[in-house]
Amino acid sequence: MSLQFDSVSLQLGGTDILRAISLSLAQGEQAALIGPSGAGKTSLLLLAATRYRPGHGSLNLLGDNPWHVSPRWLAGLRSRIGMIYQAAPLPARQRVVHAVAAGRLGQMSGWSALRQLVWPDDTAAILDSLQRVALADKLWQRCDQLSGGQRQRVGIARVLHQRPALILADEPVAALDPRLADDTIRLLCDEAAARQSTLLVSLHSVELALAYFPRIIGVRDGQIMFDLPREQVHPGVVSALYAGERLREPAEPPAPAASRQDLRC
Ligand SMILES: Nc1ncnc2c1ncn2[C@@H]1O[C@H](COP(=O)(O)OP(=O)(O)OP(=O)(O)O)[C@@H](O)[C@H]1O
Repeated sequence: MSLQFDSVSLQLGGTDILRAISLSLAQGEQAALIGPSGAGKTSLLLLAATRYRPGHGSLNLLGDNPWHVSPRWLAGLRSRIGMIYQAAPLPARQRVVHAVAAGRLGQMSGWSALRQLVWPDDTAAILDSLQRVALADKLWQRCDQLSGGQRQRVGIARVLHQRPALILADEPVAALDPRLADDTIRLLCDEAAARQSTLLVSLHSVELALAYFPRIIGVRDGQIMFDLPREQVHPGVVSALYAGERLREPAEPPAPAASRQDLRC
């Protein structure tokens, strides 16, 4: 298994965020996480990225329990896991070339990594990753001069450059227009398939999830509500997942013109 959670729980600030999550993904498998805002999708991905440590249960990533290995081994494991964030954490003054180069720093020794940060020697590979997210012309641009969608695509290029065995993506297309969102999800799926990488992506768009992922995992209130092949995710299943998730009830539809006239009479 590439990723295995056994009854994993997470508490943050004294609150239960995830409860008894059991989930496994085989190497090369692709799955989408869907669910209402605040359900726990990001937290689940951050657990898989080893950014959080579970309170209970055990997890195995690429053959190791990250919390039972040495710090050095953990660093090696992290270099094989790529995380795409909703808002890419790019230092403002950093140039795009360095932000993408950072994808491979974990795979290098200390001195090489430091040198890459100043003068990356694999600009051709960096350019190739940027080309794939249509940002080749931004190679030397400063990150704080990019739009939100461009920053998100730099975060994706960084993970393409990293070539990890496990790709985790938290709403990777939140800042992109519909056509770019579609192209980007297809790119991630193709990249993962070509490298036999495992891909777990959280998406607000159920439509995109159903269009591209064979397996759909519904999360609500910190628990897995369903884990189904996409063919079994019927409208009723989706409605139950998002039930009650509205800022307010929709207004009564306006009365047809004829009856409004009736009222005036
Ligand atoms: N650091 C934290 N401390 C305390 N509570 C947190 C923390 N981070 C997240 N939460 C809470 O955990 C719950 C799950 O949040 P999470 O970001 O995982 O949800 P999500 O499904 O990704 O939501 P969205 O779709 O809005 O991004 C939320 O109720 C959130 O308020």
